[in-house]
Amino acid sequence: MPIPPRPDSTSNPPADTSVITVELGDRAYPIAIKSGETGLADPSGFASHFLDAVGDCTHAIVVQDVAIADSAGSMITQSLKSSPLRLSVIQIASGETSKSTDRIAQLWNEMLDTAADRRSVVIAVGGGVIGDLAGFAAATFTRGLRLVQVPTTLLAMVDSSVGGKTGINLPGGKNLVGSFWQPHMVWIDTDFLSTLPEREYISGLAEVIKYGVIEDADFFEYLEANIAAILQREPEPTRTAIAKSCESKARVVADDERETTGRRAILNYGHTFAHAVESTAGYGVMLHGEAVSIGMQMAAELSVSLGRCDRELLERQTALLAAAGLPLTWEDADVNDMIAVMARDKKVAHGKLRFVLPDRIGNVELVGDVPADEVAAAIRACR
Ligand SMILES: O=C(O)C(=O)C[C@@H](O)[C@H](O)[C@H](O)COP(=O)(O)O
Repeated sequence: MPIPPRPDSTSNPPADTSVITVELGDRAYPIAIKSGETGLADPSGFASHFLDAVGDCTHAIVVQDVAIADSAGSMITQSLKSSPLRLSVIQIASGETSKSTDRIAQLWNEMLDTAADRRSVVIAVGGGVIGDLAGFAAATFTRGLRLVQVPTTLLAMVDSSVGGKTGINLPGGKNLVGSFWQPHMVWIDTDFLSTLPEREYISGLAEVIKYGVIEDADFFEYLEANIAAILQREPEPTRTAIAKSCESKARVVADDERETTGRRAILNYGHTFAHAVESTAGYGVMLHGEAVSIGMQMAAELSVSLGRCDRELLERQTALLAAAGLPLTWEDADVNDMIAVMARDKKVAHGKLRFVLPDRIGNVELVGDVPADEVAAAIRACR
């Protein structure tokens, strides 16, 4: 690996910033959560923390969603203008369709045009699409550049920016080409949420609720009690929801970074169905979190019908997802098309589908040998 050891970047966070460390030995990194009131008006917190985290870089390539170029993107570039780094900016169109083979090829060439080399650092500023695409570009350009994730959507803050999964879609399936490439830092500024469209914000809540179901029953109860305040984006409960989600993800990733033991697969709860929903609906028609919400409902239905959990679990999950304003059903679901897509899921082993299924709130298991007619029934139950 061409990248030098990471400096200790967790020792001196700015006063309004808390830090969660993803414990990965010599590739450990901080998730810095800034929730001070200064926010966009005080970008300096980013630059100093960033320089501590990335070490001896000489060039920063900001890869940003064009939709936030004048807000978060501009805050990051302004912040870096006083640094010694040469700065380049690359714009990416919003939406899932940017996670394509065409766009990654174009991005590699745009990076070449900036004269990127191994002392360049890629800064991904945007939602999950930008993080996955820019992260994959960082992982592959000259066999690996340093990466910093600056998520600007709730979904990216609580999920996709953490844990090092990067990649693009193929027409035949979501995230089928990619790599594990851990960032040097994740910088979460909760102020970015103030301008996030409502639909995007709600979409992110699906991944937040997921953590409660898969490994933290207390957090699930907290969400049940506070979902209205979180929907209103009240600072304290929103910050707690983000921090708890990141702690949960950091724990799971530290246990099984590359999804080899099966532990990390729990983060895929609802995703086997969700990816099939997104891919058969057409990328970008449904937001990822919306598909995850429907996928979690299908997975819980499946678990109930297999006798793995009580109907009460499904009812509590349904109530919380509904209270968050998330969709629970998809009337256009085509059972055969979805099952065909699911056959290419990355959890398939020896040609057999495996599903992450709950047995109680706060615990899920990876289950193989699920009869196809039960899967079909779970999809139908959510139409
Ligand atoms: O980080 C993980 O591991 C996850 O599974 C988190 C998921 O929420 C996320 O959508 C992930 O990108 C899905 O990965 P995939 O490999 O199943 O496509």
